[in-house]
Amino acid sequence: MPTVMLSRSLSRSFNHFRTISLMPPRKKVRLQSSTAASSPPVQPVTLPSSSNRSHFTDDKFQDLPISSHLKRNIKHEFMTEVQAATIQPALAGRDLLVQAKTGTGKTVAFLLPAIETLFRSPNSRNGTAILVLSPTRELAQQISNEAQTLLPASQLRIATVTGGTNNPRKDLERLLGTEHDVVVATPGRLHDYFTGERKAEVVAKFDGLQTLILDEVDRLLDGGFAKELDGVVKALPNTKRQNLFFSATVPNKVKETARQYNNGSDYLFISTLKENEINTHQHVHQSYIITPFTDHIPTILALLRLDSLKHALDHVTTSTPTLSPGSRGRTSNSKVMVFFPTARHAEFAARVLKSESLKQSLPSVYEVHSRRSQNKRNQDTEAFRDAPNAIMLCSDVSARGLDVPGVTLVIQAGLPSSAEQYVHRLGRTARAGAEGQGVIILDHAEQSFLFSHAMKKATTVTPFSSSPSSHEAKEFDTYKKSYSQHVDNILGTIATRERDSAMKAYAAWLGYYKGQSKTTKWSSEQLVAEANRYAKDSLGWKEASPPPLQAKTVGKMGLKGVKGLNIERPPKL
Ligand SMILES: Nc1ncnc2c1ncn2[C@@H]1O[C@H](COP(=O)(O)OP(=O)(O)OP(=O)(O)O)[C@@H](O)[C@H]1O
Repeated sequence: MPTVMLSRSLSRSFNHFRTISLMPPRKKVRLQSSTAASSPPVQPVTLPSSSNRSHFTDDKFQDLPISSHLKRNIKHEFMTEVQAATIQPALAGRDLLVQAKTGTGKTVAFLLPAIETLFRSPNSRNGTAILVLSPTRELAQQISNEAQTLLPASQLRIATVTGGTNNPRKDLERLLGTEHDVVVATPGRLHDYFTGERKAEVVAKFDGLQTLILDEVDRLLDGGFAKELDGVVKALPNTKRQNLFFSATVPNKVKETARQYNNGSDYLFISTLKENEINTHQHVHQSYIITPFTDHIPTILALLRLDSLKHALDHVTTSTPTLSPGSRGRTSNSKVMVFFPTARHAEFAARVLKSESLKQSLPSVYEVHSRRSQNKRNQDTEAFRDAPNAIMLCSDVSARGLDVPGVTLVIQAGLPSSAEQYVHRLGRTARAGAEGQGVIILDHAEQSFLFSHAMKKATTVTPFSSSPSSHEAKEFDTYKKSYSQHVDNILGTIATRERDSAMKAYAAWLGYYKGQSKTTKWSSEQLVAEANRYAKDSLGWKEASPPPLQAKTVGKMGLKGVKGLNIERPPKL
């Protein structure tokens, strides 16, 4: 049963929160019929027959007390649990902190009541009424698009304010020169505007703010964004506003900090997770593969191959991997996202998978991470969204919120930054009740992550070897073996021709894993030893000394004096 918790005071422990019960949403789901109260012009979306309906209710959008303009544009008939549990309290003006699993329709759950509130407000209202903050540019754009499907631009003027554009000054002029009902922004760019030359005008734009939405609230409140978010929220005009905070993961510390962002007052905490329910979808098969670094890329390739066969359109099965030119896998509906610890690693993996000898045997490979320009990130995200059969290699910029229907498999290679991040990455598959699969690949030295308390609470991940049929397991081993030699050759070429990229991936690995010491429990010496093994086995580094690092970089990582590093000596003048 969903729980609703009323926050009392920061000084009291969360055990002391009063829990009041909500009417549990009815779980039985009916697929869209044509018997809606009024006939909306938008065709209801029909769920695939194989979809899992456990998070849908019998409650209909058409029965909500909202304006007909909005009803007309809602493309779904039945509400999901989170929509049924939150839209009414939000319409009643409550401040909410909401937790619901990935892909269950939180975007509509916060946009719909906020837009309805805007509709109900007097015409004399001034400026922007709704501010949505999201941690990534792609997600901000996606939220804007979703808002625009609820109302056309002639009725709802939306500005998307994010970094990565060519001319921020011009963007600012455009923002200030036009009236907007909704601003969807990433905290960094908005913070720049809030502290820049024209800050008074920017802040004044929010004089009529009615609703503040923090999507992926736990991510926005954590270290990386906290300062900018704080700057923005504190600078907002002191209007009587409603706060709607949403995420699939809401750790206790977020419940505490959320109150500060709620003007210090109480909010309703609504979670659609039942007591002790894990935070990933039951119908997503999750497994792990513990294998040495040297096998990570061949393992990814073998999994891609298996998924391609599993979703083959023409049911052609072959027992040998196609590495021959001309056999690009266009005959499958396999769509795979592969997450790496850092942008450098996603970039490095792209060099391998896009190498001449491999790319012919794979479907289109896209790359989305912070090492690419925003334009390229957008292009690749859109191309992946539209492709029936494709692979996306990414860093965590794509981990949260990204809604690409039809992702059949999520692979996580290396240590995720937290159990929460594991849940969000996995959540790119099996959205809106669809089927999906997740596999995490770790080296032996990384496996403690799987058995952490947070992971046990969030997931049910089992060994990969226990899941596929014996036939599949045999195929998997065959594929892995035949890719191994091939990958080794490719790595050898990269290490000699593109030494720099291996060096940078090595430095990024050290920096990232240094930050994961709470999970790995490695000493600095062990960290360096693992990094050197990683360089040799996964990056194809063949030189006797490990990849060189500048003394400055080593100092910044806090690894000065640690044995096993190869410190570059500055040239003597
Ligand atoms: N009532 C509904 N019926 C069917 N599909 C829906 C419904 N509401 C939303 N969807 C669809 O479900 C998908 C996931 O929605 P959305 O992106 O809002 O999920 P989310 O809960 O925000 O996920 P995440 O936690 O990953 O950000 C979208 O494609 C959306 O159009």
